[in-house]
Amino acid sequence: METIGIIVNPLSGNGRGSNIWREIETYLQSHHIAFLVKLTTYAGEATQHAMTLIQHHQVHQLIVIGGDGTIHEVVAGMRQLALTSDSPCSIAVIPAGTGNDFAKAYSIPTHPIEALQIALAAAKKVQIDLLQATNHPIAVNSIGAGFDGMVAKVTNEASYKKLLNRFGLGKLSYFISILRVFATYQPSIAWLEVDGNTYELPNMWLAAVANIPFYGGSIQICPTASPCDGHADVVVIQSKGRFKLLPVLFTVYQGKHTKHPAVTFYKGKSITIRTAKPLLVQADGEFAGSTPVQIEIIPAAITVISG
Ligand SMILES: Nc1ncnc2c1ncn2[C@@H]1O[C@H](COP(=O)(O)OP(=O)(O)OP(=O)(O)O)[C@@H](O)[C@H]1O
Repeated sequence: METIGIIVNPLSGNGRGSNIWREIETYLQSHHIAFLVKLTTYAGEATQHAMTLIQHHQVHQLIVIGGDGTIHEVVAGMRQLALTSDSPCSIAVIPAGTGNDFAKAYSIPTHPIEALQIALAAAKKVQIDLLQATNHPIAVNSIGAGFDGMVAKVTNEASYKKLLNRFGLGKLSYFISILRVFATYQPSIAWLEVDGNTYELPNMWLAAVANIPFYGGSIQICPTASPCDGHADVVVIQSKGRFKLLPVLFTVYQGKHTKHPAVTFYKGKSITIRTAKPLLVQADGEFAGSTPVQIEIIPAAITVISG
């Protein structure tokens, strides 16, 4: 069996990453499975770890123990190498984060040993598209501007994220942030371009480009999004008044908001979001600058080991 590369964010899920790694290390050692492990010591280091493991240690499979932010960084490293060399490497995940939307989209169990067994068996591999944003990072899950950019920022800075993670309730931190931002958010005019067609969007709350159905800890924002179709799904929410959006707020977790008049969907390969004033942008739940943002789909860009 080939040596596998493992990247651990010990701080993901407020320390869950570290605890899960101890469990996984014991399992690998007791089963005599060869591995090389790299732990992140600062934000952004997972990208470098991925490149080192692929380039210098020739690993063909990376297992990420972390959340969506860590996966986001690892994929950036895989993509950088794929642009310059032919280094086939797949990615598997042992979810240890707060939202774990990537794991949910690829049916990866939350139980660490079960997720590891799926990674080791590598029975089901899928080629997935990526979202490449100009002047912004690459994304695996989604890129959004407006309300969700603000929610990502508020959540990542919130003290309750740490507290709730301690009790295994990390996903609730996104919901609390949604309610906080919802109370004060002011919509604005935006222009969305999808494959050359421009749409004016008055009173835009959010415009999100989705590669998978979920974001923000299992919110089914784009139920029909598929990472394997060579297209991105775009969801736009527009409303003059905030109270009209309450039904959306309470049905979006089940993906039952799709028929609400405030919600519109688009599909395309090349998407631009422009706004009258700069709005915050999130990429895979991490702060990623502000609008304008231009996104291209990179079809079948990386291989994911799914459950
Ligand atoms: N040693 C470290 N010190 C500080 N920050 C780190 C360190 N290692 C990784 N990070 C940063 O932590 C951020 C969050 O990590 P991650 O996404 O894995 O966990 P999470 O926020 O709990 O989960 P999720 O993204 O699923 O909600 C990443 O963007 C990464 O840059």
